[in-house]
Amino acid sequence: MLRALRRRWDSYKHRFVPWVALNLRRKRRTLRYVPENSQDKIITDEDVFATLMKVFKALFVNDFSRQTHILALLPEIKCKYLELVTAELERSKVNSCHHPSKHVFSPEEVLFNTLGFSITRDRSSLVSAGTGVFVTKGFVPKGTVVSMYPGTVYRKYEPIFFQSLGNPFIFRCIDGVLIDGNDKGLSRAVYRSCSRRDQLGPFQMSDVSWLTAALQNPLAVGQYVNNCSYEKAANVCYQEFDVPGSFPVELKQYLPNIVYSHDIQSCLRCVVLVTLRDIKQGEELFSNYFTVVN
Ligand SMILES: C[S@@+](CC[C@H](N)C(=O)[O-])C[C@H]1O[C@@H](n2cnc3c(N)ncnc32)[C@H](O)[C@@H]1O
Repeated sequence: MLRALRRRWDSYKHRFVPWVALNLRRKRRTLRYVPENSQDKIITDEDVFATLMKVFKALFVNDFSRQTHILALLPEIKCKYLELVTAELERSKVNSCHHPSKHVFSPEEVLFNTLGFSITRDRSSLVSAGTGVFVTKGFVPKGTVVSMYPGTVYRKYEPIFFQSLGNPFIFRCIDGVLIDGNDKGLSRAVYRSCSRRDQLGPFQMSDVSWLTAALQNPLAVGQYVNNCSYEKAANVCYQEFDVPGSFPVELKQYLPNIVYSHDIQSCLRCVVLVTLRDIKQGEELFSNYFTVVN
């Protein structure tokens, strides 16, 4: 029986991301070739880390009044952000002299104020491609982290069979790690359950808001980026990023990924989308689903 199950699994795994399997022959000319694993990265890990820190810190400061449970437990975190909070308060006072109370921005506004653009999900410009992701405001220069691919992270050989049935949101990393970015059904339940499992008192180790319409991390929409075509060339590409152990605990609440099983100590895998060229307001993001690493 075990052998039969194994055979079934072996034949099934080739159908991950079924759309890719169905379209591979037809879309041969939109393949992205990467000579070696090491050459897959468009920007350095340090740049990815710096961008995430910048956005997450800004989100945390904007959200400061709602972080009382964390600040009460670790007052040193308050000292760490006091300067940023004071600067933000001063800015609000200057901008609204009649209402000197601190203005709380939406996460999209925080992203715009921090990186100079905002992104959102909307109906794709491609017929019958469903939802896509657009730059709604501002300008994104080439080589910028523009989005993140949220979801549950499965290492090789971790069970994903049932979650993968008819699921077009399973992203395969170069080393075989899979990220399930589906915000519905079993995938959604698994993510929520893993997230609750890893919560340490008031410290959330991941963001669950990407499963809802009210995103806490506005970058976490990368799973909705559509594949490029002959008419619409890829303007972003996926880049893997392992979150270092030193990542500030108070900012982990904005990470839209969680490991399926945490019995083995390893870094959390994230995938970010990096721009391949300058992108203007109103443009849709397109990636290349077919990356071939030689
Ligand atoms: C990861 S999802 C992307 C989000 C999807 N557009 C949605 O609304 O859920 C992948 C699916 O999007 C659709 N898709 C992506 N790129 C496409 C394209 N260039 N043309 C048609 N459909 C596309 C396919 O149905 C594919 O299985």
